[in-house]
Amino acid sequence: MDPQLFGFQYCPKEHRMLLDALASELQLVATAQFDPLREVTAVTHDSRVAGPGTAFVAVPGFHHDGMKFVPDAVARGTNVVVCAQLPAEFLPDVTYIVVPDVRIALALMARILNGKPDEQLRMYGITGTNGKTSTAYFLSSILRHAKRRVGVMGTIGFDLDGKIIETPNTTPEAPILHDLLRTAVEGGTEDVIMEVSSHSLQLERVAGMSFDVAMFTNLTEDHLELHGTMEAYFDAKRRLFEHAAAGYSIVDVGGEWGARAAGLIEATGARVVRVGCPGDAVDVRPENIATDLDGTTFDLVTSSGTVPVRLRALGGYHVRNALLAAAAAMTQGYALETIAEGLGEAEPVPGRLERVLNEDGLDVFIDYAHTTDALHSCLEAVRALSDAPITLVFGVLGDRIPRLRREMGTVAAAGADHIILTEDDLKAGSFEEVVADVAPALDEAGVAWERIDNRWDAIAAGIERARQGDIVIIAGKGHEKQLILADGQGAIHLDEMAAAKEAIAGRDPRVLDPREECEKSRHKLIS
Ligand SMILES: CC(=O)N[C@H]1[C@@H](OP(=O)(O)OP(=O)(O)OC[C@H]2O[C@@H](n3ccc(=O)[nH]c3=O)[C@H](O)[C@@H]2O)O[C@H](CO)[C@@H](O)[C@@H]1O[C@H](C)C(=O)N[C@@H](C)C(=O)N[C@H](CCC(=O)O)C(=O)O
Ligand SMILES: Nc1ncnc2c1ncn2[C@@H]1O[C@H](COP(=O)(O)OP(=O)(O)OP(=O)(O)O)[C@@H](O)[C@H]1O
Repeated sequence: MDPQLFGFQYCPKEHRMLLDALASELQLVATAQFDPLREVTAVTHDSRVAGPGTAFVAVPGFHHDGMKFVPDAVARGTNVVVCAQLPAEFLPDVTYIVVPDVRIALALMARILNGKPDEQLRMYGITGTNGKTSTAYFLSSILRHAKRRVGVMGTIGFDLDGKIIETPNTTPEAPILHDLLRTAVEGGTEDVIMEVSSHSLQLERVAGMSFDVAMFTNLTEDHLELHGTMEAYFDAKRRLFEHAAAGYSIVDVGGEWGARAAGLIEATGARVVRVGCPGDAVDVRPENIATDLDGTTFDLVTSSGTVPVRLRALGGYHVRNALLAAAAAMTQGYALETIAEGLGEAEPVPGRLERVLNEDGLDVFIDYAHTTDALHSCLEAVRALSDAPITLVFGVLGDRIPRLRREMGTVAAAGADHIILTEDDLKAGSFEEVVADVAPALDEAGVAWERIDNRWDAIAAGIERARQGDIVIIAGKGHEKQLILADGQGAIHLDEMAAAKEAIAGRDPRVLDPREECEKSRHKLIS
């Protein structure tokens, strides 16, 4: 087994179980060469990490049918195969088990073989298009303030009390997920906060798990390449709440989809906490929001009382995320004062309207906005802070459909005074295609813009041309440290905080007008 296959050290631990006992937890359609006394120590969906004692689950993937990797798994020592249908010929000494849904079987087996770690932890699950990481961040600050030992799994990996274990996905495949949760249990973790992606719900990575609290941030267009329609995307997200039927569901009802989700969950008899906007008739809402460059204050108004909160994070969207975190903590019995103190202790969320501190009098922010709604929220949040001209350095993911690329352009043009269009992760697309879709939206809006392909140069140019008091927003990559090139070309290291600081340090002190500069270089290819 190559433990580096997943891009991180994945070494499944050994947990012994007789096949008979394991199979009794699955729905069996058929078996062949069944040996009930066979010992199973681990399960995997990837033949490359199979070994003696590992059951191999043949998953029909987007590119390959896992059945074609059965011989590879068997060659590495596997003697139990779980599949969707029996093959025409059986390999000698291999037990075959047919189940109705292999992905569900994979998740159930991984959970059982790891001792159902979710049952030994207080589990908080967060789903939604935007705000999952930030909400997790706020909630972890509250729980840590209450002296709980907390793990946070999501876009940034698995943070176990400050030690980050890299993960291949936001919500990893079940064998990795349960292995990590078991590690957390063994290390004394009490609470785990998990970002639960729509991919993971659709692909049954969390099947069988139970959550004490499930949270819904919002839903806007994203990931339709997998889900097809917004209805299907919504339906995938909504499934998280089936895993919290006995717990609490916290829903931001500020948007159309949230309100719908809350209604549907309530109809199942589950307990729902509605989080909303100032003035709303909901269970948890903010009042008296005030924000400046040092942070955001608001009153947290709940059915159990009101408490003032001060966040070090900037921007209105963080109020929504903090409210969800507060509501989640309330369901678990934490006092409002503890919640307010915990939120107050939260460091600014890395890459989510994160300020690049400097002595040049520039307000430079890094934000992870890479969807239209996120970009809108980001620009709106910054506009609420200041009337100064905004230079926006941004790109669009190459695998976004043309309509979404255009919409990103429209949102950018509506919120910024000067735009530098640059590369973001390209993956299946090319930057030429991105520019072809975004440029007409920028031109139509009449905003001053230019194209600088190289993202470092774009950041440097945005900062170089800014005058004292101006605002520069670098949107798209946030905390991430790499830029993914077009398919097959790999990725390159990119630390936007470092790039911005370097640009500020080397900045020409001459005062330049970004709009004049832009007129001069309009549509000019710089890189
Ligand atoms: C689109 C998607 O979700 N793809 C997932 C899918 O890959 P696939 O269907 O293409 O796999 P495949 O290559 O066809 O292979 C089929 C099966 O054969 C196995 N195999 C393959 C090769 C081999 O030698 N031996 C072997 O056994 C594979 O492990 C797989 O089980 O099945 C694989 C395992 O079964 C996943 O690891 C893979 O996630 C990849 C890593 C991925 O990037 N997923 C992303 C899109 C994702 O999940 N993202 C969400 C968050 C998104 C967001 O919110 O931004 C996430 O939770 O991270
Ligand atoms: N509640 C919100 N409503 C709208 N936009 C938001 C909200 N919270 C965050 N954002 C925007 O989304 C960006 C990403 O935030 P965050 O990482 O918390 O979300 P996420 O759901 O974890 O994203 P991803 O799934 O892409 O990792 C932020 O930088 C900000 O621009």
